Amino acid sequence: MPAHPDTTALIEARTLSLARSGRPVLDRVDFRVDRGEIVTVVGPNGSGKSTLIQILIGALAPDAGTVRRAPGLRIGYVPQSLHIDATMPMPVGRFLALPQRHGRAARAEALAQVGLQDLEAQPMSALSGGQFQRVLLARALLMRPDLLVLDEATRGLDQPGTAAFYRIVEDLRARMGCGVLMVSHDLHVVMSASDRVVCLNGHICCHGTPEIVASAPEYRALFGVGTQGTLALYRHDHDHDHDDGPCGHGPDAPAGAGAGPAAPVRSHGHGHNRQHGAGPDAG
Ligand SMILES: Nc1ncnc2c1ncn2[C@@H]1O[C@H](COP(=O)(O)OP(=O)(O)OP(=O)(O)O)[C@@H](O)[C@H]1O
Repeated sequence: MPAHPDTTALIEARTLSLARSGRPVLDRVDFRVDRGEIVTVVGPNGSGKSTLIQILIGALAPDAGTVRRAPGLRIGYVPQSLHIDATMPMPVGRFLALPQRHGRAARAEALAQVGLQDLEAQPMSALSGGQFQRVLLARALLMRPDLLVLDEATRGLDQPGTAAFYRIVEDLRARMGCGVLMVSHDLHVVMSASDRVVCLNGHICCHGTPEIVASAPEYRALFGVGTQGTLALYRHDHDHDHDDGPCGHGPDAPAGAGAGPAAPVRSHGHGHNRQHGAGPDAG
């Protein structure tokens, strides 16, 4: 990873390694999120994305490596989904008060921030998928987070719902100045919402800055205006090759398999724009 002044890091991990059932899941992963930055982690199924998130938020201990958090760092975590028993009456307002009590004004403000004002009395079971995920986001906002962490928070949403969700996240970042760490398979959308994209395949395969380079009619035809018709590409810097493509992408590719030496990614001047929309991660 490139050198950064340490003072701006919200969270920084160095040489994280973890094995599960004797198999390496993460291999010497360096990672950081700076204040005000949106970083997205992409990678094939089983590439260690959720494991990395769990370690970063402190829910899981690595076998080796370190995680350093800014002093007093507040993390707001948005999970993929949450099961709530449909037979249990749970209005949105009460859900937001769990597990910590938050005042009515704070709850109303959090709901307004995600565009769901006036939904406090609505039962959670009556929400659409997109509304449900926004409520989870509102709950994370009640933490007044310095860092928002979203682990595939738009899984199951359609393209417009996904795009709308990420626009809210971008807006929150702009207004709150928080850092955002996302895991996503919604490459078309998320690339355009990210400052930096990290491709994980057991190790950091590549990373770079997304660049919106085109406004393709074919893309508009496929995805409508939900993504504002943009085609997002990102710069892809490699220091190694894979048998099965630049990122070793393949469904359930063994973590780290065929990925070459797990060295920190170095740019050595052959960065290229690579369209990821057509890859196996394209959700
Ligand atoms: N509790 C566990 N016990 C054993 N192996 C585990 C456990 N949790 C995860 N793994 C394994 O670790 C690897 C990485 O899992 P992880 O959930 O981090 O991947 P992911 O990139 O988030 O995948 P996906 O995109 O499918 O959500 C997988 O091979 C998975 O089977």
